[in-house]
Amino acid sequence: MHKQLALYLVMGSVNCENSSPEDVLRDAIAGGITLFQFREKGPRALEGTAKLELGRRLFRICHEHGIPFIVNDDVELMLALNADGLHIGQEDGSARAMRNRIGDKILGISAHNLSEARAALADGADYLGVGPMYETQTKPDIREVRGPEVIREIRGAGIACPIVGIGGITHGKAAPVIDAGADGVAVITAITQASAPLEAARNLRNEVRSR
Ligand SMILES: Nc1nc(C(F)(F)F)ncc1COP(=O)(O)OP(=O)(O)O
Ligand SMILES: [Mg+2]
Repeated sequence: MHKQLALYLVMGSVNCENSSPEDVLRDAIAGGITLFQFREKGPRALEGTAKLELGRRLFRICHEHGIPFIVNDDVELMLALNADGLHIGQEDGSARAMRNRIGDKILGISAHNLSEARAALADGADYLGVGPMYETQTKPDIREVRGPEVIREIRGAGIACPIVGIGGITHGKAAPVIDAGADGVAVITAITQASAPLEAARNLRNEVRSR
């Protein structure tokens, strides 16, 4: 799991204005992403059959390239697609209940501080999504921006589990997240809003590798 977190693209149709989600995903995979999360959320997010069909198309692209496919929030969608895992946050219901629903699939849990990290691991998290690292426009309801320091604090408490940093990470800001002890970085805008998503992914992957 540690290695799989190196460069984690989190995306939905609402994040793709310049080109289709399928084209952004193919470019990002060619650029070297190692994990993908389908996060269909926000004012114009798809719902119902349209959301399921887009998820199915993106899932197929990931599996053609050996990239695991994680679903955000929606455990019913995750089960319907037989996806590789689920990501939930602190407000998405009981992690223990989700673990019972998904069996031994990957379970990622958001954590904003040391106590949430400890609770998430006790509930069976396979990895922690820790953030926000920096200011972000993508998620209007983010918690306080504590930066890479919170990852250093979690590692300093002896927690060695897979950790990915998230929140406002762009090329040049990934290295401090890795130096603080994260196994990788999760991004939305840095790739989906890039004029060249392939190059954006490649630059971020090289920055992570360089630490
Ligand atoms: N979606 C996420 N993915 C990650 C990842 F592991 F990919 F880094 N970390 C954190 C989040 C945030 O999860 P949550 O707090 O529930 O908010 P939302 O459902 O709006 O994303
Ligand atoms: Mg959530």
